[in-house]
Amino acid sequence: MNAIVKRRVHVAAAAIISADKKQVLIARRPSSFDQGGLWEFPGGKLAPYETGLEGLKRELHEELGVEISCAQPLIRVHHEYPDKRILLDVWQVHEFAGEPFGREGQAVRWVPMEDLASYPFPAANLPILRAVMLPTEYLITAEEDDEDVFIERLTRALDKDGVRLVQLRGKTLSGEEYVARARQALALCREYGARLLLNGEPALLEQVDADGIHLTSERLMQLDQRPVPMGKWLGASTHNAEQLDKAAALDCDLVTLSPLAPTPSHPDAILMGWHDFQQHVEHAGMPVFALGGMTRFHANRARAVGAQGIASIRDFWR
Ligand SMILES: Nc1nc2c([nH]c(=O)n2[C@@H]2O[C@H](COP(=O)(O)OP(=O)(O)OP(=O)(O)O)[C@@H](O)[C@H]2O)c(=O)[nH]1
Ligand SMILES: [Mg+2]
Repeated sequence: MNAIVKRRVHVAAAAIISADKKQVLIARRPSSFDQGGLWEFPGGKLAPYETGLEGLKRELHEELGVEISCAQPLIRVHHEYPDKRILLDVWQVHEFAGEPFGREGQAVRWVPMEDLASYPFPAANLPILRAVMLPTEYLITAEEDDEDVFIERLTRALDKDGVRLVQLRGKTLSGEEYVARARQALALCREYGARLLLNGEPALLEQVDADGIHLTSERLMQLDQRPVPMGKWLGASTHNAEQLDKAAALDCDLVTLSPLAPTPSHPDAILMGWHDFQQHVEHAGMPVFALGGMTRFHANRARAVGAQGIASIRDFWR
């Protein structure tokens, strides 16, 4: 079909999260529908006059019989299907009234977060699954020569701040020291149910069975295919559109995008500003963490412009 005549469809959908935050509600598209038999996040096409949130409220009432009063933006994904271009405008819903059921005869199921990836979803949904599974805060560890201080601070962040995604940076450590540190960090992260990404070469995963790798922007630009298998997480540091495109081409699961504000580690960096950040995020098609001078106080602002949340060293490393 000629690209020029493709329909544009704006869809609002919800990741409805259970009160214990461990499960998410999905529905199966009836077999007579477009993409029938696949699972999806409940929602549907906006009417021309509706905002995303208005359309979401109406769709959740029509499809599930639940009433929502508020929702937080989670991720926006632009995807091209053979017959249409869709914008999936996905929201996270924590509070609702009523017991959800399939009002249109569709199967509806609460599934544990960790099982989500085993359900077949439409092609556009991969970044959404990633966004649902990831937290809003990403801790990057500081350079720390003293092992005891490292353990103490990481434990504090996992325990007191509830951090569930950690990147182990250790540029000043030798290769051997880094591996030893990574093993300690992994044991701690496992204890708290947190994911650990190693900042370094993908081959490190053969020595330490962490949850994935976080690539520097420099390393990212040298690669031409995804360097870790699908079961592992792949993150990358990005600073501009070219690097974001590369991250998308490598099918990264998440990126950091920086710098938003000056930091002691990068005092002279040219800052991005929220407007440019928002434009980059809109087209990233994957979860993006705002980085550079971010604290948890910035998390809501970052979310409001489409980010997954914030990444920080200083805010968590105390
Ligand atoms: N609701 C929903 N739609 C999705 C998801 N992923 C995805 O690709 N889509 C696509 O987005 C479009 C949503 O349309 P829909 O069929 O839900 O629309 P609707 O509820 O307004 O139904 P209707 O058009 O039959 O009245 C479909 O083409 C569907 O395949 C998803 O996770 N949730
Ligand atoms: Mg629908």
